[in-house]
Parts: sequence; C-alpha cells; structure tokens
Amino acid sequence: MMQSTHFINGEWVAGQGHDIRSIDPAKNAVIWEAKSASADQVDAAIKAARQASVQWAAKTVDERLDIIKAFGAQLEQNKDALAKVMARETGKPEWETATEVGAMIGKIGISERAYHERTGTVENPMPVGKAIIRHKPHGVVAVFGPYNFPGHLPNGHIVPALLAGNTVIFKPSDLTPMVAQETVKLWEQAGLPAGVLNLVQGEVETGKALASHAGIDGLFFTGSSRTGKLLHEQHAGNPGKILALEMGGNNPLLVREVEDTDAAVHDIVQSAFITSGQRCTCARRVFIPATEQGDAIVKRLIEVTGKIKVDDYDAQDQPFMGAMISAQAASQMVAAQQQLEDSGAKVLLRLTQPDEAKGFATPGLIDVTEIADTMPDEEHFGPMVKIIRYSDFDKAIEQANNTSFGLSAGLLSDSQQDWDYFFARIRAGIVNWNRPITGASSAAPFGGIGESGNHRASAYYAADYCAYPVASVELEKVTLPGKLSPGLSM
Ligand SMILES: NC(=O)c1ccc[n+]([C@@H]2O[C@H](COP(=O)([O-])OP(=O)(O)OC[C@H]3O[C@@H](n4cnc5c(N)ncnc54)[C@H](O)[C@@H]3O)[C@@H](O)[C@H]2O)c1
Ligand SMILES: O=CCC[C@H](NC(=O)CCC(=O)O)C(=O)O
Repeated sequence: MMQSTHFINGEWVAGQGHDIRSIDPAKNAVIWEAKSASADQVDAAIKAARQASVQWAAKTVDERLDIIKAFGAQLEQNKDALAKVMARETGKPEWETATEVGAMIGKIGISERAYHERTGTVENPMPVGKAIIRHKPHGVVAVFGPYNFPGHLPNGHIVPALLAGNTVIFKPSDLTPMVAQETVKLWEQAGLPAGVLNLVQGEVETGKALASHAGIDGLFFTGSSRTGKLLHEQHAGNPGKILALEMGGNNPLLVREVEDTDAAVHDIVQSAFITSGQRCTCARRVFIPATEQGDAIVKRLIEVTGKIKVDDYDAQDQPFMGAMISAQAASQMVAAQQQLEDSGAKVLLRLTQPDEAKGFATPGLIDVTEIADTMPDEEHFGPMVKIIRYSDFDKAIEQANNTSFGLSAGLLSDSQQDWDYFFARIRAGIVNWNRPITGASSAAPFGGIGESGNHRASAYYAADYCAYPVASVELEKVTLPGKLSPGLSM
C-alpha cells in the first residue's frame, strides 16, 4: 500500500515522485519508505497555503496562539514517543532527543514573548495625529530543515511564522522524514486549519521545486552553507522575497590561562563532541597554548575523549554520543581525517568507524598546528577536533578569525581582561566565555556572519523575519492643520 506521507491542504496524501526511504543509522535498518512529492504536489501545497493565508492572517494573535498552545500540549502528551522516533531516525541518544522535544515545547512561550517584544504594535504621538508601527505576515513561506535537529530547528521557524500569521510549506531533511511526519500529525491534532501548514517530503528535486516556486513570499532555511548559497543565488533579483539563512561554521574555541584543567577539558568536550559533533555550533578548531599547562590540557583531553561512551541510542546505560546520521557521514569523517593527516597533521586520538555499515564514529583529536595557515576552511560536521598550539594570543585570534564562516566562538580563560580583549576582536554571531560554545539559548538571537548566515538571526529574533513592519501616520478625521505651510492659502 502507498504510504500517505505528505500533508497538503489538511489531507495526508501519497507521493507521486520517486522512492525515498529513511534508515536507522545505528541498526542499519530501513524504518520508513515512501514516494517523494512531485513538482505538481509542491505546487498544490503552495496553492493550499495561499488559500488558507487570508483567514489565518485575519485571526487575532490570541486565536492563533490558542492553536499553537494546543500543539504544545500535544508535544507534551507525546514527548516520549516523539523523542524515540527522533533517536531511531538520527542515531542521537534518547536523553538528547528528550531535550530536543523539550526545546520544541519551550519555543512556544519564547516565540510569544518575542512576537510582542520585537514585532508588537507601538504608538507615538505626533503634533497632529499619531504614528503607529504594526507588523504584517509575509504570506506563504517555505521552511527547510536539517537532519541534526529534525524537530527543534524547523520548529524554530514554523512556530514564529504561524504566530505572525504566515502559512507554511515545510520541507524537512530527506534523512529525517519520519520525525517531520510525526510532528505534523501533532499540529493536525491541535486543530490547525487546513492549508495553514503543509508538509512535502523529498530530496533535492522536491527542495528545488519549492525553493524556485514563484508562489512563495519567503524561505527560511537551516542547513549547510553549500545549499544556503545555492538558495541565495536562486533568489538573486528577488529583493521582495525574505530569505533567512542559518548555516554552518568552522568554529574556534581558544583556551588561555585557566586554573581548573578538568573544567576546561569538559567545556572543550561538550563543545566538540555533543551530538557526535553534528551541531552547527560545535567547536571545530581548539587553540591551546604551547606551554606546560597547555600540554597538560592536551594530555587530559586525549584521556577524557578516549573514554567517551559511544553506543546505541536506546542503550540502557546511555552513551554521550550515538551514531552519526548515516554510515556515509561517518566514513566521510574518516576520509577527512586521512586528508588532514596526508597534509601534515598529527593524529592525537584516531577517529574510527567501527562498522562500515553503521553511522558510529569514535571521537578524534588531530593536531593541525603545522598546517593551520594552509588547511582548507571547511566545516567537518562530525566528531573530530583540530588542535592548534599557539604562542601568541593575537596570532591565535587572527587565525581563529581566518575563516569565511562566523557562527560561534569561545574563550576559556580566568581573566576578565582576556575576555574583553577577545570579545572586541573575534568575529562571530555567538561568542561565549567559559561556557561550551554549543547549547545556545532560544531566548537570544541565533545566527552567524559570513557564510554562516545572512544577518537574519533566528531563535528569539525569528520574529523579525516572520513579519514586515508597516508604519502609519493616522488621524481619525480629515482635518485642516492649525497653521498652513508658507505660500499656501485655503
Ligand atoms: N546555523 C544553524 O542554525 C544550523 C543549524 C543546524 C544545522 N546547520 C548546518 O546544516 C548542515 C547539516 O544539515 P543538512 O546536511 O541537513 O543540510 P543540507 O543543506 O544538506 O539540507 C538542508 C535542507 O535543504 C534541502 N536541500 C538540499 N539541497 C537543496 C537544493 N539544491 N535546493 C533546495 N533544497 C535543498 C535538504 O533536503 C534539507 O531540507 C551543517 O552544515 C550544519 O552546520 C546549521
Ligand atoms: O545545530 C545547530 C543548532 C545548535 C544549537 N542551537 C540552538 O538550539 C539555537 C537556539 C534555538 O534555535 O532556539 C546549539 O547551540 O547547540
């Protein structure tokens, strides 16, 4: 029987495109199979969203919020089941997917606050009448999600977009269709009117059909810089379409003088290896002083990293790291490590793929000091950290900034002076002090500069790209001014 996996105009329908499937990367088992949405089905989803758009935008914010809160209640009721689906489809441990569902629930209250604070209505008195700032939804927007947070990150676009009065076509990562399907079912159960949120599943073809469609007013994308750049090029010449791009990073973490070596090692590990290194904010380059204390940090980092538990998402004794998204992703990390080694880097702890048919990769550390100025500026999206030993803080900051990305960066140092110096010079959208550089707060803006984004930060600032401001000067009755302009007589 054909699976109905696309949600168009309030109905679940079977795809008319080609065969797609989802694989549990920890068990190497097919867990979902269907047909992708064809270009005609993408078109139908956009038409449904357009049709639903007037009535949805005409509702009061509180009416929209009631439905969004009902979705939050559905998430709460189904949190264990959804977390299990996420773990199966991504390989992430169940403790971590439980926190992902928690973040989805938390997003609702945060989006409500952000809506009022960032896009609320403001009145200013004028000598005659008043000036009012209001916000309107863009209309029909497309949301593209990545695989690493298949619930939380698309949710971070969808909730504020719907709250602002937009209707949405959601195209999840083709690696995580099941999480998307289960999430959209919860929206359906929450009573969202037909056409307000549509789901089209598929690979690049489906993505292209949606992104290039003339019927969308905006596109909110979270994913790789490669795809984000393609979308940016595709939208060149369309200044009226809002494009919000959240992309990757080649994030630096600098260590200076710290009293507590273990605390520094903990923050490095948490920054580098959480989610098997598959977070956009993960530390990719760690700068450690070429001093005795630096040697001690490296030694301890090797010990602690070597003991990280990597295992099945549903293991009784939960691991810190589960499988990566696919066996292919793990083997790409092995190949990336080999390339660096061939270029002169020194492996301190080897990243391995214990089973070529599965997505597991053990965490790796590689010293790239000798090739730091010549190695490619690449985001290696997995559990491998490049260590750079430095003697000069200014040079280290310069190297840290020597990237076309600019998502997250951090400093581990017990000195306030170091922090002030670092903060003034480092270039990134997220800059932390003595905290891991992963685990960003949804109550703050989230985004990067350079190839990491296009200055339309998400999380708390997602409200900004979900609505456009309208300025009005108003007076209740047409009235002659008390004083006419010079040279004018009535
Ligand atoms: N800055 C952030 O907020 C953030 C968050 C999570 C992940 N990321 C980044 O995302 C990447 C990992 O996620 P990914 O591999 O799923 O990203 P990806 O770019 O491969 O895919 C993202 C989405 O775009 C779609 N897509 C791919 N090619 C397309 C095309 N040519 N036209 C239209 N759509 C297309 C995909 O199907 C998916 O829905 C990493 O680079 C990571 O740093 C960034
Ligand atoms: O992989 C990219 C996201 C990483 C994650 N960031 C957030 O959760 C941002 C907050 C939000 O979107 O609400 C992290 O920093 O760990």
